[in-house]
Parts: sequence; structure tokens; C-alpha cells
Amino acid sequence: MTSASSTRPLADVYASSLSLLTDLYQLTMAYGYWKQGLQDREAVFHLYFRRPPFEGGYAVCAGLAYVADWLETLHFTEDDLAYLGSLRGSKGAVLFEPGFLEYLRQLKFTCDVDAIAEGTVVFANEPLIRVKGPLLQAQLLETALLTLVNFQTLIATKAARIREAAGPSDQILEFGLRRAQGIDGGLSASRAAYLGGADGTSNVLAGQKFGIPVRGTHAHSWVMSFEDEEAAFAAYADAFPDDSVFLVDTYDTLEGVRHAIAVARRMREQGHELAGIRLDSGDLAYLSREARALLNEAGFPNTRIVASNDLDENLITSLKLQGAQIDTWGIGTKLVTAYDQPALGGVYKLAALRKADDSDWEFTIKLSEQLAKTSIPGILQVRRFVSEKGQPRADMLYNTAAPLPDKLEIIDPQDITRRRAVRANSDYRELLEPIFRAGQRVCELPTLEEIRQYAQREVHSLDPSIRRFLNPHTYPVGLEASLHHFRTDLILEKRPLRPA
Ligand SMILES: Nc1ncnc2c1ncn2[C@@H]1O[C@H](COP(=O)(O)OP(=O)(O)OP(=O)(O)O)[C@@H](O)[C@H]1O
Ligand SMILES: O=P(O)(O)OC[C@H]1O[C@H](OP(=O)(O)OP(=O)(O)O)[C@H](O)[C@@H]1O
Ligand SMILES: O=C(O)c1cccnc1
Repeated sequence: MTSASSTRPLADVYASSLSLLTDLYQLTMAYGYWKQGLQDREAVFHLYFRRPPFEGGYAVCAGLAYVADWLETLHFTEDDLAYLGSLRGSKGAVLFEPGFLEYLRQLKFTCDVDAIAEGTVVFANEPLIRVKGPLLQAQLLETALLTLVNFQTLIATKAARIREAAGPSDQILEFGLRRAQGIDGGLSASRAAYLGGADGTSNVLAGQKFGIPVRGTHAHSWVMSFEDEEAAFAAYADAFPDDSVFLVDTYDTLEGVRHAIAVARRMREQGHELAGIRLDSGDLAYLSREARALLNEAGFPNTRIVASNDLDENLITSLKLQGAQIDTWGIGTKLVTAYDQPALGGVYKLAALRKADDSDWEFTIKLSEQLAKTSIPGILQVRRFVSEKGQPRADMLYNTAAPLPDKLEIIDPQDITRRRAVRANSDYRELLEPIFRAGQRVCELPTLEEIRQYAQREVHSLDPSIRRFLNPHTYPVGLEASLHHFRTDLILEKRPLRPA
């Protein structure tokens, strides 16, 4: 497996069963449901986040390819079952009885799963994934789905912000593996960074597994391994005459640029062009302007200037304002660790249960002292209304299990005074699409390259006021009015009237 078209990213990387990639409580609840005979009661869960990351106005949805792969390969191997059978509670009693292990051995995934396509811009409270199926199974998925979606969505969003700052024509190279949070923190970050807007990665395993273009320069140690800097550059050019980017700041940056130019002249005599130089310390605005002037004067206007050193979208914005002459951004730590917000707080909440007599749905709600944390009941769909030019205007969450009124009104769940009437005949698209039906994959997922291009179109379709970093405009996401009223009634029903 070597290409970006892989639809088995998890199995390709880890090879074995990942069914135990979960919190213990999913399995203890599963056991409890099984003991109570509740395992097959039909349930609906939604996966969503409550606030876009980085105090931004949007997120770029990512991780679905991993989710689909995880679900498709979900089964308990003999090793998994032996391990579960060995688990003991605090008093030494066996946690899971043999009958339950046998149940897990026979378990076949039979849920319906709908999801928003990777690369789509998404907002708070919107289900990115909806799972409908037997309670035991649907519950069992929670942790894996969250870990797979939260991280990649976070990193794809960070990459989209970095792309926003760098502009459409600069190159963005992801250099994060050395500072990433472990192996998968590096590998899935490289995937998500590319999906969100990076052009390449230094992570060779990510190149092999996902087909991401691999790129790089050289380290200071290369320069330090030679008698002098010019000799080091010449030796590198000898190895890679058409792909040399010299790191010029080991001793003195502008002297380094002069040494690079001297070697570039000799390369040109041999019919080769110096691809670029890299700045990795000092005042990147000043040094890049000086370097550009030196390169241009020497006849190397096409030699690229790469910058690295703790960069992120804010520094890139600042450097551009300072007139920096940088056309390639090498970004590591702050991209792959999502430095300023290291986790997306996506959650997975039960929203509907089939009534005990199997007749109809009973909608469920999790209350909270904070309205923002109170869940949304229903079997939800997200309808995105778009302008004639395809620009998103507002998103409406509605309950597919209830009839939609003719006149649609959207109410902000945080502020019921913020309402919008939907114009008749507005164009829209439904964001949640079928991925599994009765446990079977019913769609082909796009390649990583296709997702990346789609993500760029998605981000660009947003108004700049939503894309900006500082105090972005809040994109309107609301509940369809009858869902809002139903939810309010349910909150009132569940919340006891306290004595004053
Ligand atoms: N013109 C600039 N405006 C704002 N920040 C800058 C500018 N130039 C560089 N920076 C940032 O300032 C921070 C400090 O850079 P500087 O090179 O002084 O220190 P350093 O990281 O300790 O260097 P070294 O890599 O040599 O240890 C880095 O995050 C760098 O990206
Ligand atoms: O700064 P980041 O965005 O994480 O980008 C990756 C960094 O990794 C490399 O150096 P490293 O940090 O290992 O050493 P250095 O600081 O001495 O250059 C490279 O030179 C970059 O500076
Ligand atoms: O190729 C590079 O220049 C590179 C790779 C990883 C980290 N920093 C820089």
C-alpha cells in the first residue's frame, strides 16, 4: 500500500485489531446492557464539538477515513477476548463472564452511520457523525470515534488557518514529526495538515502511507560536519544538484546567503539552479528581505526563501505585514501539536432511544448548568443553506424523525432572540451523508488529494469575516424552530422545579 487513495489508513499502519482502542467503561456498559437484555434497543448518538478551535470561526472536518476503516474492521480477535477475559475488578472478581465474551466474539457491526465529508467546514453543535443502531454497538464506538475525529479535525483546522495566513501561492511544509505527540500524533497530524492545506511533509512514513509529497532541506549538523559552510553547501549540491535548499544560519545568516550564492553560481555553470535557502533564526522579516536582495542582485530571483522557527498563523501574518520575503513556510511544533489549543472538545451524546415496546422514538437529553453543554435531542440532519454562488449562509439542525414545517425558521440555541427565517426556495445541501447501512459500507470515500482540494474550496467559500483570526464573526447555526421548542419542553420536563 503506497498511495493516497488508501481507504484503510488504520489497518495499513497498525496491521492488527484496534477494537480495544476504547475506554474500559464502554465495555463495562456493553456488558451491563447485555446482562439487562438491552443490547439491541435501537439508539442514536451524535458526535459534535461545542466551540470551534483556536477561538476561530470554523473547523475543517477530518478523520472520517480512519473512522470508516475502524468500523469496517471492528471485531474482537481471540487475543482481544483473552485479554478481556483476564480482567479483574478491584476485589479480584472476573469483569466479563464467558457468555459475554462469546457475544463479543460473534458481534457483527450492524449500525447505520451518517457523516459529514472530510474537508467540509463545520461549526459548533453540528453532528459530524450520526450513529443509529443497537445500543450496545453504538455506545461501544464513542471513544474511538472521538479520538479519531477530534485530533484530525483540530490539526486540519490549524493547517487551514496557516494556509489563510500564508495565502494561496506560498508553499507550506509540515516539519512536525520530531515534536509530535508520539507516533500517531505525528502520522495522523501529517495527514490532517496536508488535508487542511499544507503542501508537503518531512514525515517519510506519512509520505509512504498517504502519498503526501515529502520535502526537506538539511540540518545545521550538515554544515557543522564540513570544514566550512561553503564546502558543506557544495557537497549538498553535489548530492542533489536540482533539489538543494541550503540552511544559511549556522554561523552568520547573511554570510551564509553569500556562501549559498557562491555555490549557486558554480551550480549554474554545471546547468543546475539552486532551489532555495532556509532561514531558521533571527529576525526573519529583516533577514529575508536582505537575503532576497542579495539573491536578486546576484541573478537568482527564482531561488526560494524558506523560513522556519516556531512559526504559526499569527507569526506568518505578522511577518507578511513586515514585508518579509518568504515564499515557503516550514512549520512543525505549533502545527502538529495545535500548540495554542491542544485538544478539540468533541463529544458523543445519546439523542434518541427506541421506546421499550419498540413502537416509537423517545428523545433523550443531557442537561447542564451551562446551556451550551445541554445536548440536542432528535435524529439530526444538518441542512446548509447556500447563496446562488454557493456561499454558505446558515446551517439548520433538524430532527429527521419529525415533519418539517413549510415555513422554516432557525433559532440560535445560545440566544433565542437570534432567529432567521429561511427564504422559500433557498438552495441547500444536507451535510450528513450515508457511510454505513446495517453495518455495510455504502459509499466510496474520496482520496486524500480530493479531500484536500475540496477543503480549500470549502474554506474559501466562507466569508472573510468568518475566516479572520481576531474576533471572527459567528456563522449562523440554529435549531429548526420546532426542534428548538421540543428541546425547550424536554429541558423543562427533565429539570425539576426547585423551591425558591
Ligand atoms: N520579524 C519578526 N517578527 C516577529 N517574530 C519574529 C520575527 N523574526 C523571528 N521571529 C520569531 O521570534 C521567535 C524567536 O526567534 P529567535 O531566532 O530570536 O530565537 P530562537 O528561536 O531562540 O533562535 P534559535 O533558533 O537560534 O535558538 C521565533 O518564534 C521566531 O519565529
Ligand atoms: O520550529 P518548528 O516549527 O517546530 O519547525 C521545525 C524545527 O525543527 C528544526 O530544528 P530544531 O528545532 O530541531 O532545532 P533548532 O531549534 O536548533 O533549529 C528546524 O530547524 C525547525 O526550526
Ligand atoms: O527538512 C527540513 O528542513 C526540516 C525537517 C524537519 C524539521 N525541521 C526542518
